[in-house]
Amino acid sequence: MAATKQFTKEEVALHNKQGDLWIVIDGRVFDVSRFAAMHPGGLSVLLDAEVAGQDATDAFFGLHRHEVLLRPQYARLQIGTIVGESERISPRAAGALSSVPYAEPTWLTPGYHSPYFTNKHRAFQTAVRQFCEEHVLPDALAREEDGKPPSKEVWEKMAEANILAMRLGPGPHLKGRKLLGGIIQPEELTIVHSLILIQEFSRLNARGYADGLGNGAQIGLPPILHHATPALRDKIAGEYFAGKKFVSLAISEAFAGSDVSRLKTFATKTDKGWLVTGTKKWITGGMAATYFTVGCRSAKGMVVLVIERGPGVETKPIKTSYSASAGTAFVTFENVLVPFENQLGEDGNGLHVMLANFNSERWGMTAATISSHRTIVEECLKWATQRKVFGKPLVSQAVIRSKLAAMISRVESAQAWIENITFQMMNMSHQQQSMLLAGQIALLKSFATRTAQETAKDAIQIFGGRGITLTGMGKYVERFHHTAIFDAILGGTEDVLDDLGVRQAIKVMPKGARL
Ligand code: HEM
Repeated sequence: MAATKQFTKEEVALHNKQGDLWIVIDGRVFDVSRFAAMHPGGLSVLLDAEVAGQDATDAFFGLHRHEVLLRPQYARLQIGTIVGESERISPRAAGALSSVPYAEPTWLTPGYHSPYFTNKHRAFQTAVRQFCEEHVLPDALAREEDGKPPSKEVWEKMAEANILAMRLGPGPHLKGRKLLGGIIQPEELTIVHSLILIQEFSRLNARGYADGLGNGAQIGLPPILHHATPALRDKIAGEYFAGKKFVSLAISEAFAGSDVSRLKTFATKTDKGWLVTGTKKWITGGMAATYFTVGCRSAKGMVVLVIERGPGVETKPIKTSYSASAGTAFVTFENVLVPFENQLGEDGNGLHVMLANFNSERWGMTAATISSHRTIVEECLKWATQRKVFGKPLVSQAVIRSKLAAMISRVESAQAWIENITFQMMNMSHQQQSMLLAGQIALLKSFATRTAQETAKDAIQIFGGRGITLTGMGKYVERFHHTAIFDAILGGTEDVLDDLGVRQAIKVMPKGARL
């Protein structure tokens, strides 16, 4: 409960020594007499003449995130408020929009207009943000710190709201499901809602956790939905949508990444089924997965099989620089017998089965990168205005404003491009998307991750040492710096995607085009 006692500044000033120490932060009076000796920043800073018994608001916000004051062990240090003063600094209310410029895409910013989004999308976005901040954010923050997988309760909540099913996009798998308490009917959900869903989840600033929370299934389940027998499809999708069992896509190997035709996981036909031997690397969510959608080499070329965890299947965690809570695994298959019913598509046509989903995968990855990129713009704008250097806010320096200008331009152009592509996807058949959007999506993904890395670098320059510190003021900047690099290789490195984008364009160059 908030302390209601009121004090004058003169009264507070009397408590200015070790053992009897009060300070004022944003009109609130804190008794830090006992806490001072345990203060992570040390005792002496609190005994400074400009801090002890004084208004230390500026000093405090130059060194701590607002969330420090909300932690129960610190919130209880508040003993009252200053007469005639009210709080000026308030965190964004849970589920609300940020009022920091460029912290939201224009379609969510008051005064702007959009050709793509309506009030119904806005209602959907509000519900998703509220869900994320209420049910997912606390777990995301804790798991990113302890490196454990997402908690069971979060899975249950996601399943209950049918978010796990919605994350697979529009389609028959939504039929009969109550989506987010009924805020939208299954047949109304479009790829625009998927964009909202992805971008809201990416605002959590917990990139690895998000992967642990089912991103593996977002890429591993679509081939099952499109190519499995109805019985297998309904069994696996049902278990995943209920948050009970997880699915991972297992294509990349130590031997072959994007070059899927060189895989060394072999599937041999026997009387009893397929016999599979091989290894898979960098498998997102692999540590928790029960089912693996596996790209294999067969006598006819490539075949995709659903392999269930069991005898002969082992997973080992890969220590990545981005997050242990993603559950990234090295998977080994040793003479694993796989029933013929677990084959996805035709033997020999595996490449097509795997590639069919690449565009929408890359589109989803890009949407996520752009949204987390935007949160870093917000972090930098806040820090540059609150941090004082030589008595002036950081933002009073032209070089800092120039870095902010570059960041804003990057994120706004990437967002405008993805909204356009999303609109095209909504209006094109799958075949048209492959023909007309594969290049655009590849180029946008490369642009989004390259610019995200530029912003990550600039953000560290703005935050200084705090930008490479795991906790405290710059923790999100630090995290973004090593997850942006990860996004830049997922689904194809930037060079591979740039090349694909240009090759797609050259393919349709008119023969008669001349300068
Ligand atoms: C209610 C009052 C305060 C609380 C609860 C508090 C709490 C904390 C905590 C939890 C940290 C660890 C870093 C983090 O999690 O952000 C920290 C660090 C620090 N605090 Fe405080 N603090 C308070 C007031 C102050 C004030 C008034 C100063 C003024 C100079 C100060 C100076 C520092 C410094 C220098 C650090 C180390 C920062 C760094 O490593 O970059 N603290 N404090």
